[in-house]
Amino acid sequence: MLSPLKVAGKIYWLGANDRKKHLFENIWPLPNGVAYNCYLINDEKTALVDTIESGVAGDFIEKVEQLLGDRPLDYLIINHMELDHTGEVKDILKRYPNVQIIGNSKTFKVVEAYWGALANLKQVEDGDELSLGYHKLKFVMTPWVHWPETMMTYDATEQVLFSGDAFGSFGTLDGNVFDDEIDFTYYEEDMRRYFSNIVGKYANMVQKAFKKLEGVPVKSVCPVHGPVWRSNPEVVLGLYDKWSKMEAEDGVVIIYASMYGNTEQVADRIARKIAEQGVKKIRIHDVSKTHISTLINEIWRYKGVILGSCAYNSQMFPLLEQLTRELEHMGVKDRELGIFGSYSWNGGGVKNLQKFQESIGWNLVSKPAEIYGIPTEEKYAQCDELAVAMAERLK
Ligand SMILES: Cc1cc2nc3c(=O)[nH]c(=O)nc-3n(C[C@H](O)[C@H](O)[C@H](O)COP(=O)(O)O)c2cc1C
Repeated sequence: MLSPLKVAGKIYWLGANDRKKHLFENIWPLPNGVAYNCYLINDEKTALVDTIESGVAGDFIEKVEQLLGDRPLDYLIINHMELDHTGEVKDILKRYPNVQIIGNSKTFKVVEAYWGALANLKQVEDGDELSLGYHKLKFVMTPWVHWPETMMTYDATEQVLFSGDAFGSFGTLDGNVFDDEIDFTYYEEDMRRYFSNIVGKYANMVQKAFKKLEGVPVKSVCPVHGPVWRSNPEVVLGLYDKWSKMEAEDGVVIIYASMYGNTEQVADRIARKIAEQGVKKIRIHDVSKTHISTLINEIWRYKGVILGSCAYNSQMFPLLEQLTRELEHMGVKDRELGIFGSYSWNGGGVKNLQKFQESIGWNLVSKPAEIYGIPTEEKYAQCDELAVAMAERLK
């Protein structure tokens, strides 16, 4: 028999891993899977904080029963209504029909939309408290991290923050669940990709949540995905703070769209010229090959972004257009931008990348470099100018 996985006090982890799913939200790749975390507080009064996605763990209810024994479940706290955390609610209600569901007014609107009018709802407001005996809970409304109804639950006794999607990560928990057990290097990339793909659009709301929690001592952070931070939550809090402020590393990502190789050659030329200026962090991606999830992640990581497109039916290349639309939608800020392209008659790539620049408001490092036909040493002069200007901005 394995020992229960204790976070602190009477709080236990009750999550499950999903290694089958290929795409999170049916769009974002999961090469390392994903974990769904929820937590059981086995106090004088008992409470389950969120559940997991339906069908991921066949033995979820048995695990709750194992921890509770023959005691009832008094409360089910819904911090976030999204279905990957409420997949087991119906089974919980079946097994514990007297459980009180805790949420806010916005939560209950969605609850009703999915499961009809339920009895035993306990509506809480920002700052409301609930004593379970040893653990004293407080509810903190953190709307739009990342749905309108999202809230966090703070346990003042052990200073544990149940944070919902905030401070989460992709990647399964392979035996090691807690930050003091894992090798974080394994998760860092997955965590940034989770942030940039899922939470990034609401970066300003993450900052608002930070402001709201200012001065609140936090010893453990319990998100609904990824490692559970019971020893050094500063690591995850620090990273989320940096990313949600859109702070980036002094490096550059070059993303190009090319059908016949001319635009690709320009990308390589620009990269080499930047390297000659002493910049070490340079990454090049072909927009047709690298998934948009990774491209967004790279743009969130680096301060310098260079986008290049061949002209395509008077537009930029469709996949690059999709990326730029997604970036506008996410509202990524404070990047240094270089633009280049290639064309055979009236252009279209560079022209539309310029429109993107105007709309997103990033700093253009130099005049766009646009190559007519095959790139030659003479035509490369404008690309070299762009490269040197970008390197300057990164120093
Ligand atoms: C389907 C298609 C559409 C194109 N549309 C345009 C266009 O609207 N304007 C233009 O100047 N060139 C257009 N071109 C020409 C390419 O943009 C040009 O050959 C460019 O140099 C190709 O770059 P690449 O070698 O990186 O693919 C088009 C080419 C193709 C195959």
